[in-house]
This record gives sequence, C-alpha cells and structure tokens, in this order.
Amino acid sequence: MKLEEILEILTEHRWPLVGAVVAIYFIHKVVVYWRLSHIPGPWLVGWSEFPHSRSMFVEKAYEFYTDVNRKYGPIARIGPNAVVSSSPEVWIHVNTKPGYKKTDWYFNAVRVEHRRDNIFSQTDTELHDKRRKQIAPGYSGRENLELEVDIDKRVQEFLNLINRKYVSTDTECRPMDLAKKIQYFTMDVISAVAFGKPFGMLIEDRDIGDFIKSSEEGLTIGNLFMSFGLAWLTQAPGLGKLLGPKPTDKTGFGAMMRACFEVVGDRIANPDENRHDMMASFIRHGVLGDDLKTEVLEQLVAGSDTTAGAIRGILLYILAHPRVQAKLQKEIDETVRSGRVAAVGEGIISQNLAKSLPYMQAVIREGLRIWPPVLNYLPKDVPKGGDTLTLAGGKKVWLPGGTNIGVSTLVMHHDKELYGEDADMFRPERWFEKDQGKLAAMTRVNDLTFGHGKWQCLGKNVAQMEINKCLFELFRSFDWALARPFKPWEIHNTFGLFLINDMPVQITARE
Ligand code: HEM
Repeated sequence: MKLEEILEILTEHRWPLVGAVVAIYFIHKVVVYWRLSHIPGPWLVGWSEFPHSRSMFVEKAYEFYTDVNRKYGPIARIGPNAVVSSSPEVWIHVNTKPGYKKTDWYFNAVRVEHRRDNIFSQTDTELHDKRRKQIAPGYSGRENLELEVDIDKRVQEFLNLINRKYVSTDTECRPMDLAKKIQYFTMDVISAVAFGKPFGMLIEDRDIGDFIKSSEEGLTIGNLFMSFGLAWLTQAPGLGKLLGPKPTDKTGFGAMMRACFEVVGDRIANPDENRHDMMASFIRHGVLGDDLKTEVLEQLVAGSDTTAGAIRGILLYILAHPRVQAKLQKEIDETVRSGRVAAVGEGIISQNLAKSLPYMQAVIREGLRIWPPVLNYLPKDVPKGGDTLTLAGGKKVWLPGGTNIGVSTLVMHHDKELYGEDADMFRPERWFEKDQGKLAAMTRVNDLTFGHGKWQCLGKNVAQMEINKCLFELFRSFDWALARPFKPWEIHNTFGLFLINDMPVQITARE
C-alpha cells in the first residue's frame, strides 16, 4: 500500500481514530488510577503528577510529603504510581527486602556525568552491590588511615580563619557568614578525603572556582527539570551532553570536574603503594579508569551539601537555645580540664573521645532529628510480583509491583507517639530517656537519617567525624550569637537538600 493511500484512509476515518486514541488514553488513566486506589491521598494525585511536580517547583516537596502523611496516614499516595510512607517499619523493610530497587529518579537526579553511573545513581542492584563492596572499605576509615588527620587539619584551618578575621570584641563587631564558611569547611574536607588535595577555600576564605555557586545553580536548574518532568533530557543521547557540565568549562561545576579528574588521572599515572587514603583503597579494590573518576567526583556532590546542612541546622538550634549552648560548653570545659584533649592550637579532639561525650551526642542526635538534612523521598521500586507491607499495629497494605515508594522523613522524625508531645521542639535531654526499650526505639528511627540497609549512606562515618569535631572545637574556643535573629538565614530546598546562605553570626573569644 502506498503512502498516499494510507493518508487517504486516515483522513477518511479521522474522527473514529481520534475517538479511539482518546478512549485508550482515558482507559489507561483509569487503570493506573485503579492500581493504587486503595491507598489514601489527595484525589488529584491518582490522575496527575501535577501536585507532586508543583511542590518540587516551589522547592517545598518535603512539606507536601509531610502534609499528605499527616492527613492521610503513614502510607499515602502522592502520584499516579507513587506513595510515600512515614512508617519506620515500612522504610526498613523497603531497604532490606530483596527485590526492591532504586527507581529511575536516581540516575535522573544524581548522575554527575552524562550517562555514567556512580554508586548513588546506580539502579541495577547487582552492579550497585558489587561496586559498594569495592568502595565501602575506603569510606569506612578502616583502609583510610589519613581520614581523621585530614579532617583535623580542616578544623584547625577553620579555627584559624575565625581567629584571623571574624572575632568580635566590645569595641568592634566582625560578623561572619556561617553558612558560607561551613560549606568551605565541608568542601575542603571532602576534596581532601576524596582525592587527597583540599580545594583550599578555608585558607583563601573564598569560593575557589565558584564551585559552590555553580553547584547550587546546578541543583536549582536540575530541580526545575525534575519538576517539569524533563530530567530525562539530561540523559538523552547527544543533547544530554550539551546540557550538563563539562570538564572543559572555564568555571563552575565543569571546572570542579576537571580539578578532580586531573588529580585522579595523576594518581592513576603515578601509583603510590604507600598512600592510605580513600582513592588508594578504591584502586586496591579494582575501581579504575573512568569508574574511579566518577566515584571520586560523586563524593563532592553527596558529601558537601548534606553535611553542611547538618552542621548549619545543629548550630542554628544551639544558638537559638542558650540553655543548650551553656550545657554543651560546660561538658566541653570539663573534658578539657580532665586533660583528655590537647590544648587549643595543639590538637583537635579525637573522634573516639567526642563520641563518648553524652550531652554533645544528645545535641547532635536531636539536631539531626529536628532538622534532618536530607529530605528527599528517595524512591524505590516495589518488586515485580508486588509486596505486602506491615504498618505499626499490624495493619497490612498491598502494593503492586513497580510502584514507587519513598520516605516522609520529617513526619517520621517528629512522631509524637515515639518522641512525646514536644516532638516538634529541640530538647536534647530527651536522649537521656530512662526507659531503655523506648530509647532503643528512638535511636533506631533516628539512625534512619542516614538511610538504611544496602543503600545506607556510605559517608556516615565521615559526616559524623566532621560534625563531632566541628561542634566541640567551635564551642570550646568561641561564644556564638545570631547577628540577625529575626531572619537567621536564606533557605531553599532542591532535591531534598537545603541550600543555605546568608547566615550572619557574631563570634567572641572565650576566656
Ligand atoms: C549529615 C550528612 C549526611 C546525611 C544525612 C546523609 C544521608 C544519606 C542518605 C539518606 C542516603 C541515601 C539513602 C538512599 O538512597 O536510600 C545517602 C547515601 C549516600 N551518601 Fe550520604 N549523607 C550524609 C553525608 C555523606 C557524606 C559526607 C558522604 C561522602 C563522604 C556521603 C556519601 C553517600 C553515598 C556515596 C551514598 C550512596 C550510597 C549507596 O547508594 O550505596 N554522604 N546519604
């Protein structure tokens, strides 16, 4: 049959054909709606992605998840094929039961290089698990003997920077943008840890190469693509390459890629058996070439905004609660007096000692609980045959295979049944709970801040070391106050991460 004849038939029957296409579209919509119609949620989400997309667009997706779970219960629908749960039991199950896998959201959102996966973006569970085995020893510190020393050096550089430029006195006020300096700190730590060479932002007191600025821009643009359902464009052959950053870029994220790739390339060309850092461990376990480059680069993304958000949040809550600041400093002073920590300027508190300080640990747990730094819903696919989930109290919920299920972090960590009526308040003392069973349950849920099971955060140890050391040393040497208490910071949330800027503080030296 010739093309003209086909066109003639189509034209002749155009109205029945249009009718058939519309009917198929609506039948498909009804079938999709029906699959999850037993899950409560706002009416529109069963038919359209619009409510979820809109919440991403206005950078408030975490509020959407919170509202939905508070209104409709611990498992609620947020899209035609997506649900979100605030139940820790469900989230632990999803992250441990074989068959669940990361959804396409991961490679659309967290691939750093065009069409090349890193551990975070890898949705093929077998490949993910294989890579995780190779890189976990480097992350853990077991094979990375330089980890603590590297972090100590950055903490000392941070203290030096404050002493040099930002100590206020009775006669002169020298405000400091805490949000910015914390990110200099996390960027310098992660570059030192990942490829053995800090960017040097703390020493130069500036965003070298505009790395931070461009990474914020990248997250904001990526969030827009995601909210318009266009994230797949960044992975489209050809076009995706043009849209993303490239190592040939003069500034910004592309320049950061180049800096990273140069160091990795140098290490590959000149292997050194005596190095005991993270990259050496990766190489020892067979991560080489482009895989090595992409795993090293990925840490800059996974390890900077997350930890910076955590430290800023914990600090803001401490500064807003002078009672807590005083108690924390009392514990720090007693530790110093006990002689277990080197004098100021002669050494940074060790991770082991910091972990043994009960009040500081309570402050950190409470800070991460009240203000979890990662609020993305981290969606996973339900296994092919479907799965039955059990909620607290024994209620069972069936989800068909391929449903996206994510976590509603804020609701989970502010649960009044678990944490008490004041769960929305910052009260570190709750972590001295006498009932050991209750304390264990609280701790188990709090640990979920770092994810769980086979996808649990690999950088937890690094992040905790940064938080511990920072908190102890910043409050040992200085007193802190918010310089603009009526508006402490500028804040955005993209991909569940907080981008925080403009947080002026006044710092004074302690006697
Ligand atoms: C307070 C700081 C941090 C928090 C709250 C945090 C939280 C998380 C969470 C919730 C996940 C995801 C789990 C999932 O997909 O279900 C994750 C994954 C990950 N994080 Fe972190 N993170 C932090 C710091 C870091 C740091 C400093 C690094 C790097 C040194 C890092 C590296 C990673 C990596 C590589 C993954 C992917 C793990 C995998 O898929 O196997 N994170 N993190």
